[in-house]
Amino acid sequence: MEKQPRLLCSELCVQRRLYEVTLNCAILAWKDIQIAKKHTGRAIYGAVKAGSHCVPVCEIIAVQEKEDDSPCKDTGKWQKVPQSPADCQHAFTVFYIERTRQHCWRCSNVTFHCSEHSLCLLWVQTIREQLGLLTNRPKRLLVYINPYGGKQRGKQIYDHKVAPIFSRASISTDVIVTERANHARDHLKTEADLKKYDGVVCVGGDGMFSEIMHGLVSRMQQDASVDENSMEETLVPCGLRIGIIPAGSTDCICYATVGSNDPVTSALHIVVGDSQPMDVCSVHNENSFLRYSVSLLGYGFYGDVLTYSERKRWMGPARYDISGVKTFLSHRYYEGTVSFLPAEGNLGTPRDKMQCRSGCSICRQSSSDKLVSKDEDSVSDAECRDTWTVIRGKFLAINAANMSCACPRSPKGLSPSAHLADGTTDLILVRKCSRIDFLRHLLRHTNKDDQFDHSFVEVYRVKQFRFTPRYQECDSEVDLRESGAGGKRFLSQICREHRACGCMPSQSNWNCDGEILPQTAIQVRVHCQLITLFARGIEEQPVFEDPYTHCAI
Ligand SMILES: Nc1ncnc2c1ncn2[C@@H]1O[C@H](COP(=O)(O)OP(=O)(O)OP(=O)(O)O)[C@@H](O)[C@H]1O
Ligand SMILES: CCCCCCCCCCCCC/C=C/[C@@H](O)[C@H](CO)NC(C)=O
Ligand SMILES: [Ca+2]
Repeated sequence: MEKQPRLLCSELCVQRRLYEVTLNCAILAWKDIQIAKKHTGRAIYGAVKAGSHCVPVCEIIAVQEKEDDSPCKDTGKWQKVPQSPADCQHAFTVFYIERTRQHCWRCSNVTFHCSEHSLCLLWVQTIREQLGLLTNRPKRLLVYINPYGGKQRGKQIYDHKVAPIFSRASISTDVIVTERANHARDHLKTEADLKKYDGVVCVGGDGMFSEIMHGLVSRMQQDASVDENSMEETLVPCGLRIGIIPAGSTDCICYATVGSNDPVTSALHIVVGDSQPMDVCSVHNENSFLRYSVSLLGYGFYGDVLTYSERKRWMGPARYDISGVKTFLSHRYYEGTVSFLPAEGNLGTPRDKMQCRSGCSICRQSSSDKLVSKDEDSVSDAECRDTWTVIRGKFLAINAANMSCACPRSPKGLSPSAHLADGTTDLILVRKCSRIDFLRHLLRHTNKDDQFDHSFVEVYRVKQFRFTPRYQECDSEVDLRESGAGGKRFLSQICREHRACGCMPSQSNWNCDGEILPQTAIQVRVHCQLITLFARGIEEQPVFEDPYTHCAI
């Protein structure tokens, strides 16, 4: 680590012990002077035991001068440099991020006492100046709360856990509690004065996030006169970042971008101004735009789970478990044709076990490739030259995972190696198989085994795909033949065939991030890094610590 010049260094008291406190533009560190003397010349391990602590400046939430409530003010002693903790009468508190259990952050604080008010002010002012240099931090946010998502605790979660953190970080907010479905989407699309804000926050689940994303993406296209109905259009990326405070039933988008579904952790990622770009899939039916998707587009099993579960919304998150069992028992398969454009280049494969983590090199590479391809020919020209792969069959499930889709029910997700921002989606085809085999596959969504290691499962990393259900293929064949001689004969032949085998082609619905799509024949295209979240991807756990400062290196 490069050594930064010191901005401040003082002897200050923390809980009646004397510390050497230093600040440079990257790190605030404090070291117990007595313990440090004892250990001179020896490597010190274990931050708390050794009395050394450090916080990166970018993880400081705020600094505040403390009112005159020093525990030692009754001593009556005054000296310029504190000789003992009893000399410290003035104080300031630094609020900072502390990592607790897996991927969870908490707001911790430390109060430094000093003997002189001017020294106290100097520290407060210098730390504030350093925080002021962090220009990625939002100052004004537009917050939408869905009071009915998940366990209907969105408002409570925001008021008790999130608002106090925003206020501590001096972030001002305009808060809208939604009154109906699509209230947030419509407000963003047509009314909201977006220039006033540095970001939009969504308090709710994946469905609520989807509303916010639709509002923002559509607004951007509208303002730039981009026709969303045309699949070939290059969409305009969203300038405003989106924060997710998880308060839904699955919260998969939050979980897969942060590593937990904890409202305080998400609020802290917003405060520090994290940025995580994300791919968005556009879903079309012929020349009509249907929806955008960022997590799962699922036909068959996940489509049916959602269709059943929508009738049981009153059950809250448990509706998915009941519907999951019911759908599993019904064991329906669906026929159709899937065509796709495979991803090329160094984008890895769905089975390479290269999980997308904070600062992911594959996503970074895609971002620079995107810039280059802008200068060369248009995406659609390049894609026209590529060859489509066509697969016709009977499927229990067709899942397109644009990200891992990790969530508390499936901690690794439906496609553990899918990337958040690589411009591709992982297309998983689960062919018709026995109930027991399908159960084996589903259970692998919940444990560590490879869910793709089955003869009836195929997985492809793709940039675009299409699906046509069998009954629509029949319809188009019927249309064709009907127009010529013998049309009637052909139609009655199809009807006779289906009566005989009892397998009248049935259809499922597409589950698009938790919303049911009205159409089953769809065309999907991945738009690389169209939106940005207040997140940083899932952090790797630190492996080594600096023995002096105990910061991860
Ligand atoms: N005030 C409201 N009244 C009714 N529905 C609303 C309201 N505000 C938002 N919604 C809708 O509620 C739906 C579900 O919300 P949300 O995603 O927050 O929770 P969930 O479905 O329980 O969680 P998940 O999507 O994670 O499974 C969303 O599709 C959203 O459009
Ligand atoms: C009979 C045993 C079934 C076990 C299957 C457990 C697997 C659960 C995996 C859930 C993956 C969820 C992917 C995310 C989808 C979201 O977009 C959506 C909206 O929140 N949620 C659902 C459940 O469709
Ligand atoms: Ca992706």
